[in-house]
Amino acid sequence: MSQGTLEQLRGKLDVINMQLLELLSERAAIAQQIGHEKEKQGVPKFDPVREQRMLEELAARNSGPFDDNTIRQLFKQIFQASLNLQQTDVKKQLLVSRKRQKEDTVVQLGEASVGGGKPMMVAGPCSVESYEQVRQVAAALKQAGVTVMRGGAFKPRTSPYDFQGLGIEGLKILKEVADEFGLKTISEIVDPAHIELACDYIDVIQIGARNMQNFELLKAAGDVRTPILLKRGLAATIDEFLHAAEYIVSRGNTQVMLIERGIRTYEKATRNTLDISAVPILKQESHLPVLVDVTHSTGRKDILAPCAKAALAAGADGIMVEVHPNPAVALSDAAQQLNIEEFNRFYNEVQQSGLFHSLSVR
Ligand SMILES: C=C(O[C@@H]1C=C(C(=O)O)C=C[C@H]1O)C(=O)O
Repeated sequence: MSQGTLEQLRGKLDVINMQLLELLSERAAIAQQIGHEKEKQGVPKFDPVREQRMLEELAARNSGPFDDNTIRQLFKQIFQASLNLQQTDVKKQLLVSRKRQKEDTVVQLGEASVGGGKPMMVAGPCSVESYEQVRQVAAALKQAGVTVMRGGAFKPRTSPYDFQGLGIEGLKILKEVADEFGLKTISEIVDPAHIELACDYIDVIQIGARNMQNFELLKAAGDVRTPILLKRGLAATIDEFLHAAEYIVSRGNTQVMLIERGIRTYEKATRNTLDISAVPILKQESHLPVLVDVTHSTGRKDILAPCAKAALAAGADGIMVEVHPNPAVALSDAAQQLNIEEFNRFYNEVQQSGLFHSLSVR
């Protein structure tokens, strides 16, 4: 083939490209009009039946040289692009995204403004075991100046033979102790049917890592107005994490806090791998407060302080840590909970780092 022929053929393709572009644009404008019409009529934008029919017709009329499947794939791309044009911004940009809301969401928990620029500490036992146990922790937290206490009443345990938590009884203990010491409380709920009831006893409902994609639970959490602490799933990507938060916010509960708790990797030196990069990414991508659970992400007491400092340096709005009056006899997470003295040392070290002051002076 001579150089002249090649140029000539390419010239023809250039002309066809422009014709295709014009046709595609014309088609897209019509799809947009259809989108507006559907909006008015309140019908779904995606119409798989119509798409299927068009694909069949196109394949039937196809006389090559592209095979039928290639034609289907090419046109499916065009349909998808048209559908994207029809989708409103609400669908394309998540409510939890910075694109939708520039200002940080601040969740007020008594004196603590989570996400308001001054990082906060959440501490407490892994599980609520008894009134006395919770009371001892609450007294220590109060003395240390920590105003938000955690404590698990419903425990999603790996083994069904492990302590499963005190259930509603545990929530009642939390409330009684919190009222006595003027603390705010966080506890995990695992059953959508318990969400409303939980609002009577606790100040923040935690959705645990294992339930991050329990969509019925997320929907129930979105239907109440109690703040939610959403833990990142053990193998969840940041995108999946944000979509899980979207389930809650899209149903009207805007008081959502995200918490990184380590992800599962091949590393055995820590229980999970603390994904510190998730903190600045979540802060960039979303306006929701971001906390870091240093206990579950590391599973070891000796590196809690440096990990907490790293989290704060990366922009975390708060740290969560487990404290038990006597970790050796704890019914869950015995090896990784701090005793009260260790907690005080940990908290002092983190505070002395200067990272606990408001963001403006960090
Ligand atoms: C344009 C429409 O909306 C969407 C896009 C289609 C397309 O680009 O052809 C087809 C079906 C719908 O998923 C339509 O319903 O006709």
